[in-house]
Amino acid sequence: MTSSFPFSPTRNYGLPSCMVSNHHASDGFSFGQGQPSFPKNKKSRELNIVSVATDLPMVVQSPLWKEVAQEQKLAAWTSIRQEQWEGELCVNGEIPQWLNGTYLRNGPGLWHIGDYNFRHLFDGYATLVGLHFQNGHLMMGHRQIESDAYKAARKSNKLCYREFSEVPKHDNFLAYIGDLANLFSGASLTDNANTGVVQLGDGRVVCLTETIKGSIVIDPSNLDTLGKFEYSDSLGGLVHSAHPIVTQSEFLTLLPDLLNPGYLVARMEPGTNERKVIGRVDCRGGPSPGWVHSFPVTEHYVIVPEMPLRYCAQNLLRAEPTPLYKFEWHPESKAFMHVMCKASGKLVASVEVPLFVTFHFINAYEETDEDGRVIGVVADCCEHNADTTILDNLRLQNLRSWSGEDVLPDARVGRFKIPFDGSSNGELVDALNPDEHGRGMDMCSINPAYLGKKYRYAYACGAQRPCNFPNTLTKIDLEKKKAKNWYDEGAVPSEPFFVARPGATKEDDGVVISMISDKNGEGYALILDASTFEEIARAKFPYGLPYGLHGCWVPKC
Ligand SMILES: CC(=O)/C=C/C=C(C)/C=C/C1=C(C)CCCC1(C)C
Ligand SMILES: CC(/C=C/C=O)=C\C=C\C=O
Ligand SMILES: [Fe+2]
Repeated sequence: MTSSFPFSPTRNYGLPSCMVSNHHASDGFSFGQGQPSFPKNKKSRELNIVSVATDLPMVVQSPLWKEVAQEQKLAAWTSIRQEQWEGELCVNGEIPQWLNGTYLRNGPGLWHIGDYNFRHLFDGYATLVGLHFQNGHLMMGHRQIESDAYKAARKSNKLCYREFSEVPKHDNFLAYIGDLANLFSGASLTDNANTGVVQLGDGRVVCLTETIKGSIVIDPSNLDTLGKFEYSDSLGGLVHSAHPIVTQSEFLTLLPDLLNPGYLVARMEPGTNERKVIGRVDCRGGPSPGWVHSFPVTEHYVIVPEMPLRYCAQNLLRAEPTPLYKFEWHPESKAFMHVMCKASGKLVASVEVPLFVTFHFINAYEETDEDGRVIGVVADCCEHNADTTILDNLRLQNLRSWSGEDVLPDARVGRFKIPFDGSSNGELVDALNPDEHGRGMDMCSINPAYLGKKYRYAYACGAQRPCNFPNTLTKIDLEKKKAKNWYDEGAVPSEPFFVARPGATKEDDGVVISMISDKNGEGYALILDASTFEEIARAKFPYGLPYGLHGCWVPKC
């Protein structure tokens, strides 16, 4: 399938969506009263979620979509309404002329097959959204990632692979046994790459999730699925950290070893598909490795977190989800932070730390004494006060049925201090008073030039209470221990993503991009000045988009 996204200088594009009237929209694209209309001549493909034909009718509105819309207006928790769309958006305000490139955002945007509804936010089939900025103009496009899991579901109209919480139903006992065997080989695990997207040092753009097979290469110019990212090494394993550390010169990943509890730290050079092991960390607690959704690095070290929320073999085998899904909370197994030298693979520190729960590390850096010797590392994360309930809070039913109570569990910027003096314990403290950001904290980004280095600013989603989900964009000043919050009543913003101004010397010289689901069921791209944290531009989408998780910036070459 070809696509005209993003701008092509040789093509003509229709008017930006704000300049197209409902009259134009009646040539095939109309969603009735109160619904946004599409601009003419834009590519769109209605997502027929009842049948699975490839050539889908254009304007059939799914009964499921209506049902969900009545319950909750937010598009954030509603399946994407069609497979793809692209077009120019009308910009209110001014996009800086220097902002040239594409912001890609990945996330689970389709939460049903036929009339079967998925349960958890993380189950949805991956929806990629691209915002292409050029000379103050903005094009938007979205497409479904053509994973095997997604294609099989469309073809057979049923769940075919194990997702985060969903397990395919078995017709008989033999099929169940076969599925268990396939679980061990990984064949029944999903490749639904719905968590993040990264650009490797060699330019390839890869969508990722927690399963290794769910690494999928896409074309950032048209959001086409190009194929699997096949690792050419023989490291094996089924799962990895959904957030590798990716720079121009390397790709660092953690591979939990579920059989012999520990983690492999591996590195891949740009231009290759081969991960090479830097070293291994044995778990100090048991019975299995802690969940590693992400991990931090400093300039010279890789930090391996061992969280007491651990993978659970029994829960992996279950057909029905438990409140902690494939994981289990083991406070008795304690929590640890291990620090490995990137160059030698040797462990330089391994300390017990207070119990913690985190999905996302923000950044880490080395602390030195007056002679420049490294005396320890500091690692910051979005920490859920050692409370696992956040995982179950992300069930779609909870997200969709909010009736005004303050049900978002408290979170903070947790700061680990890991000494290199042989101490057996490290500290975990609040990096700032969590009331600064409403005691909500997740979905963070930093200026990538400060990765692994002492830094001052982080951008994340905080909370304005009452709420059931992080609902502010928050700029955190870790030096002044202050936060500045952006809020649109009733809206859900996605991860604030920092893009530096070319040539910038100040850490917060750039913009922050987020996509917002607003209380009317619509949505818009928002651009904030990262320094003042004030809005500089927004651009309305043709319709609200589902919540997205993580993104990356692909600069214009
Ligand atoms: C979207 C997100 O943040 C996390 C997604 C996690 C997924 C898809 C996890 C999948 C898994 C399986 C399908 C079986 C093995 C365990 C586990 C990695 C949790
Ligand atoms: C959206 C989320 C947590 C919100 C909590 O306040 C976590 C997403 C994790 C996966 O990327
Ligand atoms: Fe994540």
